[in-house]
Amino acid sequence: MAIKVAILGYGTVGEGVYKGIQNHQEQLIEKLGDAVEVAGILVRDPLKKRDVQPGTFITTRFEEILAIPGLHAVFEAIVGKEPGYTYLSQCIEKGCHVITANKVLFAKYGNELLKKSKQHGVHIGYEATTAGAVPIIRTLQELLKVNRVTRIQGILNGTSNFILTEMRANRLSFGEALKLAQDNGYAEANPENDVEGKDAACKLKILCQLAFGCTPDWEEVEVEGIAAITSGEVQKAEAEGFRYKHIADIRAEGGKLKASVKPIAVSSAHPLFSVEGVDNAITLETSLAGNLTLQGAGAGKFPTASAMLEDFSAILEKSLRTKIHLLSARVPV
Ligand SMILES: NC(=O)C1=CN([C@@H]2O[C@H](COP(=O)(O)OP(=O)(O)OC[C@H]3O[C@@H](n4cnc5c(N)ncnc54)[C@H](OP(=O)(O)O)[C@@H]3O)[C@@H](O)[C@H]2O)C=CC1
Ligand SMILES: N[C@@H](CC=O)C(=O)O
Repeated sequence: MAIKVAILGYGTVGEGVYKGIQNHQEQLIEKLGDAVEVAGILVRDPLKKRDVQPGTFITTRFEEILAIPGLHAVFEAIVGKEPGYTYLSQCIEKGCHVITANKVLFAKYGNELLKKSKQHGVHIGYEATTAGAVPIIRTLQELLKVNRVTRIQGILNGTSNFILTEMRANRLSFGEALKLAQDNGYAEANPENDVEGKDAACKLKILCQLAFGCTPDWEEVEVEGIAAITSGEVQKAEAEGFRYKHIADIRAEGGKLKASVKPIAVSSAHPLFSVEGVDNAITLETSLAGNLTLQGAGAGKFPTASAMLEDFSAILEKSLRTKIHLLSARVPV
């Protein structure tokens, strides 16, 4: 029997998930033992043309998604805290695994959703909320359990890095570079979040919670975007051997967490100097492993879908293992 999933939102990310599922059935069957069927897609505008297979169920009514019999998992790729939080809460209560790309929602309600998922015996995947395809969440969750993380420094917004790169390398104006980022599907529906640093701040909050288990007073954290940087400043920095990078930074210092999100002109000695275009990169300072840097596409249709589908596969494998374990525990010896 096919594994039934639904997708909330069919924009850049939702479409990437749909197409990723269609193009990777062979790999999914091999990993999960069954085909994956997209049993429903939730959208806002019923009149928009969607590139989907004929007969695909598309609705604007969330209740119809929730009513799909035998729904295993829901991919959430809509925008903002609500109605996403309400939708994901209801999916979890119904016993569905959820996989989200929505960092605004997760930065605010991640803890509540994780608690609720434990109560209902389901899993939440949120790799796609932070740094696109870069597997930073599961690296922290699964591969750095003993190490103490003492600092996280990263480029966490693909749009900002893309704009700064285009302004420097191709001499585009800020407006031209932003337009290109929007055309490529990197920017948020409201790009203010990208260029004012708010998007990177949400991602830093998610990483901070995971790595440190607590947070600084976010009201006091300096959050600045790239919107005020001029072409002249970018060229001057270049001539002096520097590049502007939008850097989110959090470190444990004297028993406190200190954070900032802002553009910095870095020299070629800085680990993030060569991270260009839409790439994100994160350097972790750890107690045993030393410094680790992960880098890759930080935004875009398929890089984001990649993070969501890898979460999905890991969650289904995990829940399959739990079922087998429970079944074998019942076998009399
Ligand atoms: N773009 C990217 O590279 C990345 C995006 N993200 C996150 O993923 C999410 C989606 O981003 P993206 O695909 O770029 O956004 P888009 O604006 O391209 O798509 C949003 C989709 O959500 C649907 N939608 C919005 N609000 C509602 C609602 N209330 N009810 C039902 N459907 C709704 C829209 O419907 P309709 O089509 O009818 O308008 C649209 O299909 C966001 O939270 C974003 O922050 C995360 C990582 C990377
Ligand atoms: N708008 C975001 C998309 C991914 O999170 C970005 O540019 O990084």
